[in-house]
Amino acid sequence: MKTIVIATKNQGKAREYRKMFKAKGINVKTLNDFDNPPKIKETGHSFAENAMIKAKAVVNWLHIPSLADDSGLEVHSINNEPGIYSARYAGDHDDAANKKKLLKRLAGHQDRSATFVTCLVLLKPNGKKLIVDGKLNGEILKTPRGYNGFGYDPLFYVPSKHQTLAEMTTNQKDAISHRGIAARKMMKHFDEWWQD
Ligand SMILES: O=c1nc[nH]c2c1ncn2[C@H]1C[C@H](O)[C@@H](COP(=O)(O)OP(=O)(O)OP(=O)(O)O)O1
Ligand SMILES: [Mg+2]
Repeated sequence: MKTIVIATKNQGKAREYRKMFKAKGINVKTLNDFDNPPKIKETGHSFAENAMIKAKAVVNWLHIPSLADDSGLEVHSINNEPGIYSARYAGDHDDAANKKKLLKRLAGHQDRSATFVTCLVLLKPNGKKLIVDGKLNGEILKTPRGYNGFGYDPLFYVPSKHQTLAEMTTNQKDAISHRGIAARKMMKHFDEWWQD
């Protein structure tokens, strides 16, 4: 059976990818399935650079095909903060603190429009790569709504659906999300990428 490693420790992302790859009959592992995974420093200056850093780290470590996802939230009125710093906006991977900081930062701003961005890098040990991205526009609410999803989902309102991402089911989120869009682009070219 084909196996791919997702270069992530994020359980929320892993859940979303596991479902997509299952449909393709591909076995998915994440860094949480291994002892002592490498500590990966996201030192890039863009989502694409960080995704490539994560993919390379895992391919060099395990020598099997890898998928890395670097993603984040760009809030327009505050110079696209937190952007590539989304996971460490208020400290290290503390979703509650990150959301609180964002709300504080946005207080008094009229324009609360934002874009979720995902960049995906697929990389094989022979260096063959596939890079795609996906975006979703929405608005940052003043109070959280919903309990599904992860990260900033309870604050991210999608006007056309009259719901936050955290009020949607996994399938509903996947159908419109930055990650779902990027993943569908990836899947279109996946078989060709997997060959040789
Ligand atoms: O659909 C999403 N719904 C809500 N929040 C999201 C989403 N997608 C990304 N985000 C937030 C979570 C984290 O604060 C940052 C990603 O940071 P990012 O470095 O790509 O992921 P991470 O550090 O959580 O896991 P890892 O690097 O091991 O893949 O953006
Ligand atoms: Mg990260």
